[in-house]
Amino acid sequence: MTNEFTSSQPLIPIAILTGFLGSGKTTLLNCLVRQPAFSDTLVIINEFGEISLDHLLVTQSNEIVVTEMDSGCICCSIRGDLARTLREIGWRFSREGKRKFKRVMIETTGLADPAPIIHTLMTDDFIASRYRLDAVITTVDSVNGMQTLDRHPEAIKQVAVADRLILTKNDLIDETQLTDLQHRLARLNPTAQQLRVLNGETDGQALFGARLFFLDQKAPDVLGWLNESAYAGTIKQAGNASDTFRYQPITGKLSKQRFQKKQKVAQQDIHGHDDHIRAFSFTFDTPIEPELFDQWLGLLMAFKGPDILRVKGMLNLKHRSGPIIIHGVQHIFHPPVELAEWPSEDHRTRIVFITRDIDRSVIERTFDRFVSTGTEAFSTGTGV
Ligand SMILES: Nc1nc2c(ncn2[C@@H]2O[C@H](COP(=O)(O)OP(=O)(O)OP(=O)(O)O)[C@@H](O)[C@H]2O)c(=O)[nH]1
Repeated sequence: MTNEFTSSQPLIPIAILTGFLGSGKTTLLNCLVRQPAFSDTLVIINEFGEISLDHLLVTQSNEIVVTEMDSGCICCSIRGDLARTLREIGWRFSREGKRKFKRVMIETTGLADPAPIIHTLMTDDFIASRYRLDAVITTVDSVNGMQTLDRHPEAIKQVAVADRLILTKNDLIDETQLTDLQHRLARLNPTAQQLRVLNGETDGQALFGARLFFLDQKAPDVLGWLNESAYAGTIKQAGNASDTFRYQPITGKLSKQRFQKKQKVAQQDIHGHDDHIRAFSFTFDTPIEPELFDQWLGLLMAFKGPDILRVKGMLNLKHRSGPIIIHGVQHIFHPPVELAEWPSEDHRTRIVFITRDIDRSVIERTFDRFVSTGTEAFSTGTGV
């Protein structure tokens, strides 16, 4: 059996398609697979039968979460089924030594937590050396979206980790309702691009290419990606969590550390989910000692990781000429990336957060203690 991957090949982009039950994932996929531009995209689905099998590149991967990590934590679990599928498709979908697909789209079940999928892509050595997470695409049912967000914490998490939010069934509600939903989504995830889509009709090409790290272009739009000015609100929701920390530090000195902290499963307040989510940003004026930053983020993730839904940052670290880009979903972080140059004259550290039940003041206080050692303060910021 030959392996159709080689290390010299560019990493294969993967898009995760998630969204609550009945929110229009399959309808979207059915439209996408008919587009010529999608012909080189391998689709991994949960169940055959829902999607048109006219598309040649479809395979199945049942969502069986393996919870054999030290902590038994769902969020940290490896999706063994998915890992196996991603290992196999290289040779299963190839002919005469040539791989038949250039991209992958994974459709999750409506109740799926995207975190274990993201974790699988980043922590499995084989997969991480061949694939790159390109975009998390979340469908939101415009008719039932408000109610779903009220009742289901997992739906809010699907929104919070999204790069693209696809609003479906817009034909069934009026403009005012749709605008209200869009505002709510923007508060939950200020930087996710929102697209209104009718009966799944959208440009498949436009759905890929959302993540800064993995764009092949020479000058990535880091300011657009960070979009800190969008973090002007406060959003909320109750959640569920019990987790382990796994943060990959910049200096590497903490790489073997595992922080574990059992956390109580939060009460799910059916009527007040949004009240628990915060979206905010802060900046720091002077270069930061990398080790101090690692310690701060490491401890923050150890104690609060399950409730830090998303972090994006551009850091000015001492001894580095370009900005360091960090990006995490809960306590799972991409390896930090150093850009060749700053995107503008502004060389301040900028970090944006979407959290659950963590106030901006907590982040600031701990940052101040570890990183600025009490001599410097946060300069600006919006949010709570
Ligand atoms: N009116 C209208 N109906 C839509 C639209 N998009 C999807 N639907 C319908 O919504 C229903 C659910 O859509 P699906 O695509 O099956 O949703 P799903 O997210 O795959 O559902 P699960 O797999 O059960 O989670 C279907 O009957 C679709 O035809 C739309 O834009 N407008």
